[in-house]
Amino acid sequence: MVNENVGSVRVRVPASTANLGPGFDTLGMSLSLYLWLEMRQAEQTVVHFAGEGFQGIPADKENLIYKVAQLVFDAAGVQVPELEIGMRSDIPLTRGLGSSASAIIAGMVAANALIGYPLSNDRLFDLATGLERHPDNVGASLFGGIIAAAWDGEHADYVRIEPPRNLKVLALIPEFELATTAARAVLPQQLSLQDAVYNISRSSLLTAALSSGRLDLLASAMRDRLHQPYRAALVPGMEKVLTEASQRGALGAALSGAGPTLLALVDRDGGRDEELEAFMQSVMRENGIEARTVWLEPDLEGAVCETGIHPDLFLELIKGELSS
Ligand SMILES: Nc1ncnc2c1ncn2[C@@H]1O[C@H](COP(=O)(O)OP(=O)(O)O)[C@@H](O)[C@H]1O
Ligand SMILES: N[C@@H](CCOP(=O)(O)O)C(=O)O
Repeated sequence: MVNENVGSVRVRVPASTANLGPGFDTLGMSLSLYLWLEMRQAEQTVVHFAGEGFQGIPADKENLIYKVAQLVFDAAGVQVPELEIGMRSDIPLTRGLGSSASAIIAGMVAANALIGYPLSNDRLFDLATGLERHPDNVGASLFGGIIAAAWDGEHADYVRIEPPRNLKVLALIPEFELATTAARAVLPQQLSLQDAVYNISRSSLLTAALSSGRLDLLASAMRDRLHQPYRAALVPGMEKVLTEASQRGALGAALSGAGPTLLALVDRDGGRDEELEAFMQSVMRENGIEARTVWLEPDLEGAVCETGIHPDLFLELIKGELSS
C-alpha cells in the first residue's frame, strides 16, 4: 500500500564524475549539476520532461525511472503499478557526467520515499549498482562527496570521503555524445602486470591524497593506463588536455567517466582559472570540436528528498513548460 501521508515526493540528485583517472569503476565524485524528479501515484503512467536532451526517451512504462521505481517497490513487497513522473535536468546525457546514474538514483530514492522509506540507502546503493554495473557514479549521486567503492556483483562496500575544501572543478563538455557502452567496448580484456601496478598505485595514492587534502599529489596520482589511453581516439584533443592541464593551472585532469567530457581539478586559490579555461577550449577548437566549459563544485549532499510538498506544484510547472 502507498503511504497515504505522502501524496507526492520530489528529489534532487547531483551529476557525478567517475574514475578521476586511475580509479576505474571505483572512484566517483558528485558535481553541482542537478536532476529534479517528482513522483506520485496515478491512474495511468505518464512521464513529463523539462529541459533539453530528452528526445527519444520513453514517456511510458519503458522509461528508466519508471522501471527502477518498480524495482524498489518489488524489493519492498509493495505494489504501485501506475505513476506520474516529472523531471527536469541540467545534466547533459551521454557526456560522461553520470546522467544514467542520476536518473537511477532519482527513481529509486523517490520510489522509496513514496512508500515510506522501507529500504536503507545502502540497499538502494546495491540495487542501483546492480543496474549500472559499476558503483562509482551511483555512489556519488546517492551519497554526495567522493566515494571509493568495491562491487562484488551483489554488494558494494564503500567509504565516503569529504572533498577537500579548496577543490573546484572545470568541466569541458564536448557537443557530441558518447554512450558509455561504446566507450567500454574499446577497452582491452587483459592488462599487463606493469599497467595493473601503475593503476593500483595511483588509485591508492589518489584516494589517500583526496582523504588527507594533499592536492599537490593530484597531478601524478590522476594518471591512468587502464582506460584513458584506449578511449583517447574517441575524444580528439583529450591526450593534449590531460598531458598539459597541470602546467596550465590544473591540479590534475582526467576523462570524466567514459567521456567525452574532460575534467580538471582546480585549487580555489590557484589564480589561473582563465588561463586553464582558455587552454582547454583552444585544444578543442584545434581539433574542430565544439565544446563548452562549466565551473562546478563537488556536491556534498547527494540525493535529497522532499516529502509533503504541494502535490501539484512541480508537475504542473513542468507540464506548463512543455508536454511529453
Ligand atoms: N533522466 C533520464 N530518464 C531516462 N533515461 C535516462 C535519463 N538520463 C539518462 N538516461 C539514459 O541513460 C543514457 C545515458 O547513459 P550513459 O551512456 O551511461 O551516459 P552518461 O551516464 O555518461 O550520461 C541515455 O541515453 C538514456 O538512455
Ligand atoms: N567507470 C565507468 C564510468 C562511466 O561513467 P559515465 O558518466 O560515462 O556513464 C566507465 O569508465 O566506463
